[in-house]
Amino acid sequence: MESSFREHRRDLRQVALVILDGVEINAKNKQESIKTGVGILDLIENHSIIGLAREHIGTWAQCVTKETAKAVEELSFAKKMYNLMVGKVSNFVQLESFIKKEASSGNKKVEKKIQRGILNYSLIDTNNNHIFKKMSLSNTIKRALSASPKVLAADNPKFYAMVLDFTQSSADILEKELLKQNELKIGHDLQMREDQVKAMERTVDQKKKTIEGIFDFMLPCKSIIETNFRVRMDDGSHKVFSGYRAQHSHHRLPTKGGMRYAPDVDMDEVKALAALMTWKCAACDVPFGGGKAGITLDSKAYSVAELERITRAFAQQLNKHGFLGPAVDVPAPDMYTGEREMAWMANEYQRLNPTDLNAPACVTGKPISQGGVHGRVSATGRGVFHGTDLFINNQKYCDMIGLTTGWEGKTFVMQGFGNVGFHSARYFARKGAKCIGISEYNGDLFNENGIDILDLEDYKLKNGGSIVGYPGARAWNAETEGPLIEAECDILGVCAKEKVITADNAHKIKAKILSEGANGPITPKGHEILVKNNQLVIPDLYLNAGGVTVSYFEWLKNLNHVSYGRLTWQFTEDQNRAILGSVAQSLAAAGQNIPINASEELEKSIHGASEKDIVHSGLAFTMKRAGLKIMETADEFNLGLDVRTAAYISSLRKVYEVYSQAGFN
Ligand SMILES: NC(=O)C1=CN([C@@H]2O[C@H](COP(=O)(O)OP(=O)(O)OC[C@H]3O[C@@H](n4cnc5c(N)ncnc54)[C@H](O)[C@@H]3O)[C@@H](O)[C@H]2O)C=CC1
Ligand SMILES: O=C(O)CCC(=O)C(=O)O
Repeated sequence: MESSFREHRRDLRQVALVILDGVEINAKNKQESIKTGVGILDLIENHSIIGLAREHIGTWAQCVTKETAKAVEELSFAKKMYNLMVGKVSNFVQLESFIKKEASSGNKKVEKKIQRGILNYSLIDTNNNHIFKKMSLSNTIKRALSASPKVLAADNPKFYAMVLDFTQSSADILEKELLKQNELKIGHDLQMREDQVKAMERTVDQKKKTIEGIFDFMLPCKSIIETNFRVRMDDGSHKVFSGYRAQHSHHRLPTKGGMRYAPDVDMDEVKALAALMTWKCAACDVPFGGGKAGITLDSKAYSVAELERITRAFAQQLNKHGFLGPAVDVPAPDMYTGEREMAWMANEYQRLNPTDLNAPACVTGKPISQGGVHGRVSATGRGVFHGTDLFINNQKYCDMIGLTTGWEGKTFVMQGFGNVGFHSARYFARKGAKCIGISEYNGDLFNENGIDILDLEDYKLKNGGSIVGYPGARAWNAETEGPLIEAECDILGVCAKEKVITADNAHKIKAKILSEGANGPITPKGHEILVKNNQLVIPDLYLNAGGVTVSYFEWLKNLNHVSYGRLTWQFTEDQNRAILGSVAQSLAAAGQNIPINASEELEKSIHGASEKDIVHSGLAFTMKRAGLKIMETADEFNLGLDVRTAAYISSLRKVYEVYSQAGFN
């Protein structure tokens, strides 16, 4: 896809946002409508979503009917949008070539065509005087087109479109390179006869088609399920929940990825996260395809018993539809889920599949008593540390961003103090960096002399899960001091949620290194600004892969039916003690009666490696190897500080190879 086309799509989205902004409707409806406008444009521009248009709009309508007073009208509006869209989408090829052609023509013409496009999408409801009632559309469009960037809408891409954007631009680079290498083959042997050249040309042509076919196939999500299931509440009433699981890629099985509970979870979000999982697993050579699940709910609003019933009901649905099982699809913890939810899922799966010997491997992130592995809880944060450690100790990258190497004396701010944020902060601090700020959803803390991470975690646990009021730091006033993530520091850990750094605030971020512990915390436009400003973004698809890496170890443990180290532990200790004894004996034979004792350090590890040792060293090795590969790719493609593109290329190349060598006919 040419970059002009991508730019053009952004223009379309911005204009749509401003149009909807000009509509006189109440604030909540306006919010919903803006979402719809953007959603519709995304649907049209997104090839892979065509078959899912109906479900997507249905979900949107459902959400609106639940949340706004104008429920019925909104629903009929959504249906009309859907009908219009299906009409357009069946014509997508023409629409795309039309936009592409116009994007490369003169500016004025492009604007007119944008206007016409927007009119097509926006006027559909003028007949029944609904949303666009009091608006002069053409004036609004004029205003939109002449608006200064400040007036234009916020940078808020749909999550899946955002991941596709990152993937597509990296895929373009790699695909071009592979096609170039393919072409080169013909020119190689000048001694070839004409018929040989022709045969070679045919081979090259076929290979070109295969390369293009693989790239077209690699990007979109392969299977997605939406399930609306019923659960009994504690008061005897029944409630319907929407759950999703996306399997992005089946190039390796099972598919793997977390499960989150959040009020704004939808299909777009799980698709985006599943796609990220594919590239993440590939980055770290974890042999899984990408998957992700979510249930649209606010977990704080339900009792533990209700959450258990919801989780079990969801597991039943996934099991029924082939989206759960050790060989097919293996969930894990993500936002607002943890060991507890994983235990319920594993238990439910085992109940439904009593003869499956490998049943515990149907989810990872379980408690140890249920077949979990030591070190999974802290694994993602540990991986964030290892990845950041690799870059912060690399002279070349530190020179590029004007920072000295090493942790000592560095300051950091952490956004998100949940599983990933807490453990990342713990390891950063352990290495000598000073945590000066912690940002949470309900309040921020600041202490220029440093915040004690373990003490804060203690406080949080005793304080109902909130960091607010912690006595070891002062409350940061975002209203007067600005958002904490924009504060002066060396490293910013973005470990809370997606889309927190966008074109609207990227230029205000002062940290030299941004560690993406969360999935998708920076939008494509935000990323572009940071790279231009010589800031180093260590990207999610590499940096937070520690979780899935250790999940892989847990899955292997479950398939092996034995914990790491159990078979070698005693043997190694006996052998080590025998070596010490043998040295003492030899000395004695030579007349030297010197007792040979293990040093304190050797005594600590005289037995074989424990499960924890194996998991920790396996994770450290994985993060280092993957990071070095990404650095090598950045050099190969001359990408400078754009480590994200390097990581995507590195992953795309690995997935491409799997398809290519498996046979793609
Ligand atoms: N748990 C895991 O193993 C992995 C998690 N991730 C990603 O890391 C991110 C965080 O996940 P977890 O730590 O597991 O979730 P979590 O639920 O344990 O922690 C998230 C924390 O972020 C806070 N938060 C939410 N919105 C915020 C905001 N606007 N500003 C500041 N803080 C905010 C929450 O209050 C919570 O404390 C997510 O994007 C997740 O997908 C990525 C890889 C693995
Ligand atoms: O441990 C896993 O399988 C997945 C972790 C996850 O959801 C993620 O990396 O985003």
